[in-house]
Amino acid sequence: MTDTPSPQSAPDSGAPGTPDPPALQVDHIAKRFGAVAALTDVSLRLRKGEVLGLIGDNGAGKSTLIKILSGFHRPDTGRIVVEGEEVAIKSVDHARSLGIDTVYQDLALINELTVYHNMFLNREIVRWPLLHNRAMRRLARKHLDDLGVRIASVDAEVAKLSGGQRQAIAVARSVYSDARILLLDEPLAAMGAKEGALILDLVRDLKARGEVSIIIIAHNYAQVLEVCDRVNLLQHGRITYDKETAETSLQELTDLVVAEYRNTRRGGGS
Ligand SMILES: Nc1ncnc2c1ncn2[C@@H]1O[C@H](COP(=O)(O)OP(=O)(O)OP(=O)(O)O)[C@@H](O)[C@H]1O
Repeated sequence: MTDTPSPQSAPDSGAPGTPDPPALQVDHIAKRFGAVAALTDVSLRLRKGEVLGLIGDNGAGKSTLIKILSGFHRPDTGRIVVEGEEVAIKSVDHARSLGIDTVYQDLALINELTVYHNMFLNREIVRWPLLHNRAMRRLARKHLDDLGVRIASVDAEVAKLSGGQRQAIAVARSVYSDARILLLDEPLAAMGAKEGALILDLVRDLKARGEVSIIIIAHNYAQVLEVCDRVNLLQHGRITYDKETAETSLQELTDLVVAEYRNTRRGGGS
């Protein structure tokens, strides 16, 4: 039932006559927390402009992988290659400087601030000695419009917006900060159909622009199939399934998870 990706060797070089290197390549990453082996041997590739769906049961290691890529954790072993260059990601700021940005469920927005202040958080435009509010307001409006994010006013307090709108602002902020690899950790969790559709539209729009490559963690496989080009399943700290969306189906993904559940109940698994 599993399609384990073959071990990956040298990154694609990107030299003349060869294909562009992937946006991101992860080879044989392992990570333990004391006695817990969160990741045992993870290899994956994210092509340029691709949307990759990362699925897996609770505790499979999805968040740990995202936290390693976002510079929050260091892997014990393995390597990470960003646009053809091997990197040792030392911190969240370092990941950002490499063009990797993460939008977590809690979004890191400040509810009491306006939409435009949140869009420019830690990157405020200053016309010494004051914040250049007019410029930030104008640019925030332009950028949200460019991405098709509908927010009535950039002067609105973020607390007054819906979950979907807040998620869209967090994604727009990452894209605006020049992220080339966007990691979305359960962007659709706890969202109704209308709100989820807003985010799926935004991801489709980003895909059409082709400027960012995206990994989405999601538990709703129908939504994964709607926007992702490819799906990877993480089980017990390894990628055990890697298929193009066009070659899989909701039934196949559901069967995988049911089989995993049965296996775990029988005491199998890791
Ligand atoms: N900081 C930590 N300290 C100790 N154990 C951890 C830590 N972070 C994760 N783990 C453990 O590593 C394993 C993988 O956790 P992780 O959160 O990556 O899984 P997940 O696939 O994201 O799960 P979920 O879908 O429930 O969020 C789990 O057994 C978890 O308890």
